[in-house]
Amino acid sequence: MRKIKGLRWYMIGLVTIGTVLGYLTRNAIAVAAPTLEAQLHITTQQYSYIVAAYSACYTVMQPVAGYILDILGTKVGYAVFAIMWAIFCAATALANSWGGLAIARAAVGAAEAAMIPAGLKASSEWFPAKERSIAVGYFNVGSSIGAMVAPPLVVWAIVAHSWQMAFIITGVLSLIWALCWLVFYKHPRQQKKLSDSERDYILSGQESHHQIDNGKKMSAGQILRNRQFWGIALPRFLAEPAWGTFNAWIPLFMFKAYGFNLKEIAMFAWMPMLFADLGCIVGGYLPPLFQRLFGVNLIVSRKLVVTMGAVLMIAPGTIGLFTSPYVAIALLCVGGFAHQALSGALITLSSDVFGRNEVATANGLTGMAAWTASTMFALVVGALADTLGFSPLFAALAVFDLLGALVIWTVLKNKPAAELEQTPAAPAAEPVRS
Ligand SMILES: O=C[C@H](O)[C@@H](O)[C@@H](O)[C@H](O)C(=O)O
Repeated sequence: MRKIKGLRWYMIGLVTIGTVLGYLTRNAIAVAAPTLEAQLHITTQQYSYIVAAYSACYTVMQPVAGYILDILGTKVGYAVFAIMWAIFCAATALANSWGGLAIARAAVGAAEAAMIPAGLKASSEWFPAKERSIAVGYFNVGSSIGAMVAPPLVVWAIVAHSWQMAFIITGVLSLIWALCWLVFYKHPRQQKKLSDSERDYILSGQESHHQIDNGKKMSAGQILRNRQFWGIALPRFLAEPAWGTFNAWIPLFMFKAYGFNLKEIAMFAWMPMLFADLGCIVGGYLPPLFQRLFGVNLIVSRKLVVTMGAVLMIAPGTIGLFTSPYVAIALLCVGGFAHQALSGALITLSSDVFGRNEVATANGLTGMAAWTASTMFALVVGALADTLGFSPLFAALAVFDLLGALVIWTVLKNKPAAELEQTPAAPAAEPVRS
């Protein structure tokens, strides 16, 4: 059978398209919101319930989705969740009240919770450890691309047809991708189109906790009791509010702080997302570069990227020192880059320390911690932005990331979680007292 050269990069491209569609279906509701409020007579508070329904289900379902992915495997597991999110997204068109929309979006959020754990599991299977962060950067960039594609596509569907058509189209696109995933995704060991040399390069470059299936799977309890989990989950808890803030609040910040009109918002508010894309990609290449430059090991190279991102997050933290809106946008661009660079390293670390049978469960648990913080911080922004202003909130994000960097250097050890699992050696028997 003809072999396909560099097949692993096609595989991560397939994963990236899945992340693009996941974010496209996620952001469709935000783009359609003004139309939904007008046509279904929904209040802004009722819209916030619809958004909260998605976030709550996405947050709590990440470890569950991760566990199911570890049990069913990446191919079947991700296909099941993607088909579900496609159907639930299209079913959003049936809603005729805010309650119906909230139920549909809750279902979409629950199904899309598999997106990041599945992306990491696929990266763990198809890449050697030294390229893993690059693979994560590529599939994670789909989150920013999907967020950028949503406005033009959804607005076109609404203007050309109806708001219902926007959800039907994004649902159908997701279903087509899910079927392609089922057809094309296979583990490197089963993929006949993979050359022997590339298969050896991939598998021999992985740590033993990915190469060898010892049949053991750390339980959620064991993961939660392992310090390696907290060495990743706490920095993700501290970092994720930045992502939620950059995604949800920049247009309103530019309007409230600098009086930007819609045209100015359309001209500038997307720029931090573009730099977030750059942060995903560049951030993925930094760990192997740091390993070559500084001779550090894999986990330390990720810690250096997290630290670099945390220091760069000081830039948006200084927004309050300037009056120019253009300086503010530039500082937010640095923040978008910094966040996605450090976030990619944090996502990758779940695979550096947890094995093939629990990597998605562990990543899902860190993602639940991340999104819990993001949801909490969104409520803080909503409560304080009008009184305190946004500048102190951006400064808080910088402090959170610096704290996260401190945690990762002090809590996360440079070894697989399983090595910390071994029950401590039985204490030496007391000498029999004569
Ligand atoms: O911090 C942000 C992440 O890198 C982002 O790209 C996503 O992975 C996000 O966590 C999500 O779960 O959708």
